Amino acid sequence: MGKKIGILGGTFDPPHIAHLLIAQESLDACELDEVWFMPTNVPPHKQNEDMANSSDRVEMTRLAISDHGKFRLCTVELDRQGPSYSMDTMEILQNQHPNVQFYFIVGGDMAVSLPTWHGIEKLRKQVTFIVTSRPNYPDDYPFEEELISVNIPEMEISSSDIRERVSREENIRYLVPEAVRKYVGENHLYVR
Ligand SMILES: Nc1ncnc2c1ncn2[C@@H]1O[C@H](COP(=O)(O)OP(=O)(O)OP(=O)(O)O)[C@@H](O)[C@H]1O
Ligand SMILES: O=C(O)c1ccc[n+]([C@@H]2O[C@H](COP(=O)([O-])O)[C@@H](O)[C@H]2O)c1
Repeated sequence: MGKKIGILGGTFDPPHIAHLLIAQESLDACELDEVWFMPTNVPPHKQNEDMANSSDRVEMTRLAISDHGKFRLCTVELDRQGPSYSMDTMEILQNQHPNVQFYFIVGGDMAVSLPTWHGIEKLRKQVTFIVTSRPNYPDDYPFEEELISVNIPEMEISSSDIRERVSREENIRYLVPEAVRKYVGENHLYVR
């Protein structure tokens, strides 16, 4: 039987410990072989937002997962111009890995937006969605009968809050892996 791979797409600006936790809990609960962290080039729902450049986001993601034997970096979206639509990405990945069964991991905030995703009808056939709850978002999801809901200890951690903290010169220790904290400091990311 082919491998079961979970895709965790994200802006990862920066990657934080909730990302790592939802990946680990999904890996365990769904008996996945690996989770691939997939930084977006242009996130479809954040097209007008200011963000760190993709090379910094990719490097921080690489650092965040480097000590985990089943977490991998997937850079397939980085060469593409325009918004990184997941449907297009999954078509590429399925062509590259025809025997793999793909799962797409999302937090509760993304799960509620699924009906607005580009080509969602096709994407629903390409992947099984794994949804992990997120504080302050409703947990009645669209397409509930076909997605897998994974319970996680909920954490009110977000990349936007971490960026804010850095800009206020506050500590982000333990919110991000130590190597990411060092990278943010050394590269002066998120300072005003
Ligand atoms: N605290 C969290 N709990 C559950 N899911 C989360 C959490 N933080 C992020 N996710 C999920 O991880 C994926 C990638 O998230 P992303 O890189 O956009 O981080 P973010 O913290 O949501 O960023 P921002 O605050 O800038 O919007 C999304 O599916 C998102 O729902
Ligand atoms: O394809 C879409 O229309 C679409 C809309 C919103 C989000 N996504 C994907 O969902 C993942 C998480 O998005 P974000 O904005 O939280 O980084 C990332 O891989 C995005 O490309 C995809």
